[in-house]
Amino acid sequence: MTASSAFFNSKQDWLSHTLENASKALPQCRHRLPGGGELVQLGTGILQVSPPVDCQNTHQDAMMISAGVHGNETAPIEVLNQLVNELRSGALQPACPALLILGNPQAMVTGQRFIDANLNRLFSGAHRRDEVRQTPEAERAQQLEQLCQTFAEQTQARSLALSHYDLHTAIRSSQREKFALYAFVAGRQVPAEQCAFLLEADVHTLLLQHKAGTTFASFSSSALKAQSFTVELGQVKPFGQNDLSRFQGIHNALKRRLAGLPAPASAATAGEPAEMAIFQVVHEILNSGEDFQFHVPDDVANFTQYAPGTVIWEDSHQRYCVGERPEAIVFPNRDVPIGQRVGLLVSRLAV
Ligand SMILES: O=C(O)CCC(=O)N[C@@H](CCC(=O)O)C(=O)O
Ligand SMILES: [Zn+2]
Repeated sequence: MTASSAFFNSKQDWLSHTLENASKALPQCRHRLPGGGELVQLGTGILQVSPPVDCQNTHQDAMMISAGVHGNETAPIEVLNQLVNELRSGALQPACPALLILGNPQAMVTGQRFIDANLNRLFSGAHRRDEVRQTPEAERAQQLEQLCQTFAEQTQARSLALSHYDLHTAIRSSQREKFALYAFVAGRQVPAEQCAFLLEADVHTLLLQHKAGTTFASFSSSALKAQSFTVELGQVKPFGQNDLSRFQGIHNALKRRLAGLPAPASAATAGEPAEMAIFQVVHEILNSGEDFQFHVPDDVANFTQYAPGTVIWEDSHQRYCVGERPEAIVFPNRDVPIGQRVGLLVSRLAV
């Protein structure tokens, strides 16, 4: 295969090229951008954006932007593909080094959350566990960890601050349509400029994770020292059924960052705590085994509140009831393997 045929061409966009080659290991190849700089294909669905060498990176930052870690969460994939189209046409001239990732191309082809194992539980080395060995997701997690590690080393060598935005859509509807989860690192506080960026992207709710885990964002924050967020942008829909006008906020905010432009004037005050509703995790519900019973109905929306005393789950040993203050449910999903998360109970922080 020649370098040019391995790279998407003028008639094909990044997304269709990735879907077509989902099961292949594409070789590294380069594509010059019209205004300078280049796109480097590091693997299937993985592009490194390199600004022109003489470009002033006034913000001194770099980004990893991922989508499609769950293959059926299509809107953020389409947003990322739009950004690549704009880079290729010259409508977007890059000033910020970036790694753009379509997480699980094989699951994107089949329209599933995952093929054999949930990719977003396989980072921080969890891909080495026996029960996921040789699954497509374990191989992908290992590849992504390696490429992200190399990218992070390059950014550290240039003293660039690294941000990671892992873009998702949720299974359930949500009382708060867009929300971000801030990956846990002990002692860390959310920087005001990250809050301002999320608000610029129309994300007005932030959930502080309570412990490190095996998600992509947790890996990038713990192992690569990035400022990392899993960003939930709406509800899961198949390709072609998304109303992309609802994703304009994240598109415009990422485009602005990639172009190295200053934050809009409105963002100057937007980092104020009052603008962002901040929640913390009170309890993580885990599937404890065969006698586990989850009392939250399947059709409940994210952030639905439960009154003190409500029984949320029980098994033969214990029962969890809401504490003295109301608690809201996020990511309820009874259909997970034993030991995995069934949902989070969260409460709003007083400002
Ligand atoms: O709607 C759902 O139940 C899941 C949506 C989703 O994929 N969320 C991420 C959140 C990652 C985190 O907890 O930081 C996931 O479950 O992987
Ligand atoms: Zn997801």
